[in-house]
Parts: sequence; C-alpha cells; structure tokens
Amino acid sequence: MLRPEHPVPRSLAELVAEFSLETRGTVAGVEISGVTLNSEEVEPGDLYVGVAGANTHGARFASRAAERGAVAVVTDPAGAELAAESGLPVLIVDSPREALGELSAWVYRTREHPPLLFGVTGTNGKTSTSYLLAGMLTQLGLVTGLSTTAERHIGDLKVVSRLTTPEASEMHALLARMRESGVRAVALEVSAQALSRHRVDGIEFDVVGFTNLSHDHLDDYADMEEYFRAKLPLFDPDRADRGVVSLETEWGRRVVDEARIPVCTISSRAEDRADWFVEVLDEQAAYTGFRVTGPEGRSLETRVPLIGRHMAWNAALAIVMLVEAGFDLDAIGQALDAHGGIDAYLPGRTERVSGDRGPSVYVDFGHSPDAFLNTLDAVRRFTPGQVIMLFGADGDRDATKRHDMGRVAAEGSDILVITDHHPRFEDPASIRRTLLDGARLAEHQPEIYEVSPPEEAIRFAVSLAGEGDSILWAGPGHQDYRDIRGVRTPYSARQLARDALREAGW
Ligand SMILES: CC(=O)N[C@H]1[C@@H](OP(=O)(O)OP(=O)(O)OC[C@H]2O[C@@H](n3ccc(=O)[nH]c3=O)[C@H](O)[C@@H]2O)O[C@H](CO)[C@@H](O)[C@@H]1O[C@H](C)C(=O)N[C@@H](C)C(=O)N[C@H](CCC(=O)O)C(=O)O
Ligand SMILES: Nc1ncnc2c1ncn2[C@@H]1O[C@H](COP(=O)(O)OP(=O)(O)OP(=O)(O)O)[C@@H](O)[C@H]1O
Repeated sequence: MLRPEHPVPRSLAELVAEFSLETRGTVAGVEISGVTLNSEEVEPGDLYVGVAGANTHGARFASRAAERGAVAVVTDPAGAELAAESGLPVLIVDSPREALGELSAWVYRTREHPPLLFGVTGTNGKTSTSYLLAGMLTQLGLVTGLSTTAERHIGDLKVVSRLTTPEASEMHALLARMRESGVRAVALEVSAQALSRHRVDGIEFDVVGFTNLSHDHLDDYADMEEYFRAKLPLFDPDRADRGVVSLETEWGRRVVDEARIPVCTISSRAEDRADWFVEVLDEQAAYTGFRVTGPEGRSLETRVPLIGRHMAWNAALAIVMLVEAGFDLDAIGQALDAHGGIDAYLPGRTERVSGDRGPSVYVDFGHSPDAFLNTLDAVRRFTPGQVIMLFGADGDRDATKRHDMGRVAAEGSDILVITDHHPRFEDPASIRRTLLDGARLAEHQPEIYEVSPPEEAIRFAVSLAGEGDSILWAGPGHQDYRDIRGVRTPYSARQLARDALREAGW
C-alpha cells in the first residue's frame, strides 16, 4: 500500500473532538499518523478501523493490529467488545466503513490544497479514460497521479493495483503520497462497488465522467436499475462540481436527467444533439484519429494510440473533462500536437503483443458482452483474414452475463476458442459449458473449440492462425495472476501469447 513517506501525526483527542466520538480507554497524548482497515497492513502509529465484513468482523484482528503498532481502534458497538482485549483505546461509530472516508481525509489532511481531481465511472472504459486523462495532463505539463484497475501512478512511480478503487483509507493515503510528490492533477477510476462501499468518501472531484452502462456486476446488484443507481451518487454536489456524460448507451440520458450537478453531454451520433460531438476520422492499426466539436463550433482534431472507435469516444470524453476543468481547448490541442496526438500506454487494453510477421495477437481486458462487441469490431477492421477469439469468464462473478458473452463472441469471430479465466471456487468446465451454450445461440456459427487450460488454448489458437489473421484474447488484459481456488497463480497472458508465437516460429 502506498502511503505518505513523511506523515504529519495528528492528535487522537482532536480527532475524537472533531467527530464527536464515543470513546473507551485513554485518548490523551496519543498521536496517529495513518489509517488502515487491514490488520496485516498496519504500521506503527496507525488508527486501525475494524469493519464488519461479509466474512468476518475486522475488530477480531484488533490485537494483531496492536502487535503491529496500531495506537487506537475505530469500530462499531459490536466490534468494541471484540477489540477490548487489544488494550488499545477504542472509538465507537455506528458504521466504521461509512466513517472511514472522512476519518482518513482528516488524518491524511487530503482536503488541504487538493490537486485537480477527476473521477471516471461506467461499465467499460474507466481505466482507458483515466489513463488518457493522465496522459494528456502530463502532456499539459502537470505532474499527475492515476488510480485504475491496472496500475496506480504517482508521477513516474508505478504500482500494480488490487481493487479497481482502493478502500477509502488507502485512497486518502495515496492522495497524501501524491501531494508529497508534487502531483497537481489526479485521475481516479470509480467503480460502482466503490460508491456502494464508501471507498471514495471524503473526496470532492472537480470533474466526473460517465462512459456507459451495460450488463455486468449483476452478482452485486439485483438488476440494471440498481447497478445504475449505484453509479449516480458520483453526480451529487457533495462528491463533484461538474460532470461530462457520454450518451454511448441510453443510460447516459438517465444520468443527465438525475444528476444533481451541472453536466454536459458528448455523443458520436449527431441525432443525439449532445453538447459535444465526436467523429472518428481515421482508423489505423497504430492509432484512431478523431475530431471533437463543442459549443460555438470549437473543435480539436487528434489521435489516440489505440484501435477502436470506443477508444476515440473515451479520449474525447477525457478531453471534454479537461475543458470542464478549465483547460483551454486550443491549449490542449497544441500540447497534443507536440507529441503527434495523445501520448499514453494502456497495459492490456487491446494491446498488440505480436511482431511484424505472422498473425496479429491482441490481449484485452474486456469481460462483458459490450466490451466484446467493441473490441471485435475494432480487430475485424484490421484483419484481412480470420478473426480468432480466445476467452473465458470469471468464476464467482456475475454468471448471468456468460450466455451473452458466448453469443457476442460467436457473432463477431470466425473461430472461437473457449478456455478458462479466473475459475476462483467454481468448476472451470461448467463455466466453459455455459459460454459454449451461449455461443451456440448465435445466428452466425463460427468454428468452436473448447481448450483448457489457457496456456494450451493460446498455443492452439496460434496453431490455427496464419499471416493476415488476428487473435483477440479477451479477459486477462494486464493481469499477472490467475485466481484458482483462492490461490493467485502467477500468469501473464501477454507473455504466454508472445511465447506461443515464438514457438510457432513467428
Ligand atoms: C465484496 C467486496 O468488495 N469485498 C471487500 C470487503 O470484503 P469483506 O467486507 O467481505 O471483508 P471481510 O473479509 O469480511 O473482512 C472484514 C474486515 O476484516 C479485515 N481483516 C480480515 C482478515 C484479517 O486477517 N485481517 C483483517 O484486517 C479486512 O481487511 C476487512 O476490513 O473488504 C475487503 C477489505 O478491503 C476487500 O478486500 C474486499 O474486496 C474483495 C477482494 C473484492 O473482490 N471486491 C470486488 C468485488 C470489488 O470491489 N470490485 C470492484 C469493481 C471492479 C470492476 O470495476 O470491475 C473494485 O473496485 O475493485
Ligand atoms: N467506451 C467503451 N465502450 C465499450 N467498450 C469499451 C469502452 N472502452 C473500453 N471498452 C472495452 O472494455 C474493456 C475494459 O476497458 P477498461 O479497462 O478501460 O474499462 P473499465 O471500465 O476500467 O473495466 P473494469 O471495470 O473491468 O476495470 C476494454 O478492454 C475494451 O474491450
């Protein structure tokens, strides 16, 4: 976990007064320098927050937190009983998870001189839009910070992420560390789960963006309406000043109708009459050229170094977010022109891992039907030969999208190779069977194979491919492990694909 290197301790008694907390034990004279809700991440001087989780109550680990140097515990009334034996002072709140954001903001002083804060939400494109924002902010000369599913960046320092949006304590520690490093602008990816679980509490965004909404996460939310409602609070005045909403999916209109902050819109369809219009001008294997035109005909033409119209939409959304934050459109254009377009590297987002000879192989993080639709369309444009799609599905995650994943994959490919992804605690054969059943529902029937494990499947896919063909391996993206029965086995799809190509003589 990234934290400030030089925290300025704060008084526990002051915290108790600030938040009017009920206390047990002595708080006088105690100083706190950090906050965490994971006993294994406690550092000396930390406030340990014991939350009731789905598996256990964090307060059970208060003694362990004390051993590691925690100086006080925040928990709920039930947790207070459990934490008593730690001997630490205990501060009681009704819901520690709900209190975590504000407590962390106070301890890490993240409301004092905050950077320019951008938040991106939506089903697909959060990571991409956040990277593109961070890339452009850097091109505009600002030291930037980034927090996404793939990586977190503080200027040039990069670390791999675990959750899309970290817990609030980790988020505020990250923001404090960014401030130490002179970061002036930050792009944060905000998942629906993050909003539901209070992970971005205590953060006030300058500009938030909405990419799209489509079928995903229906293991966490009862239906699409509930999933939509989980995203909406980002468009409340206590969380953000202004918003930019893409009308890529019809849910965008709903965000506009229900947002409680000023929002402007962007669309690639002229008939939407959005405030901003994005046109794809030029699709090449190395980039997508586009123009974004706004009020009073002001426009900017540039390139994003990725394939796919959806990447132009993400980039245009990011540009409008910059304009809403106060950057001049012409100044953005000049900064981008100096580098021949947007300068950003997105790990595992339709990333081409093949060389100049042989089939093209793209590794992608797409794991929803809509993501498949867009990436398959992009890959098809650059494939004179056959499109081979290799994919699996997450175990212990939304199983209701599997049929559609199989169907969309079959519709868009010439050859389908169904394999495993993270089975977690599910039977991988049964996940493959559901994907296969979905694929069989497609109107267009490609050749379909089922190959397990993925190490074999990529070799098999490469053995079917020749010059002019493309392989789209969807699912693993940037990830460096596979979760098999709770164990994270090291695994890199990008490396496996490169190895398979080499073995095949490409
Ligand atoms: C469903 C969910 O979000 N669970 C998160 C939640 O777990 P939980 O409430 O079940 O916690 P628990 O296991 O009961 O433990 C209770 C408390 O005891 C603490 N504990 C537990 C054991 C111990 O030894 N020491 C200790 O301190 C835990 O840190 C926790 O604070 O709190 C944990 C601690 O922070 C998270 O790690 C865990 O995320 C899990 C790993 C997860 O997979 N979350 C996914 C669903 C998620 O959040 N995904 C979204 C969306 C991704 C996307 O955009 O596609 C994301 O933002 O990543
Ligand atoms: N605007 C978009 N519309 C539809 N699909 C997209 C869009 N942008 C990206 N995708 C697809 O979704 C996949 C995931 O993209 P990205 O990582 O940017 O999204 P995300 O919202 O961060 O996903 P996650 O929530 O899983 O982290 C991409 O690899 C691509 O296949």
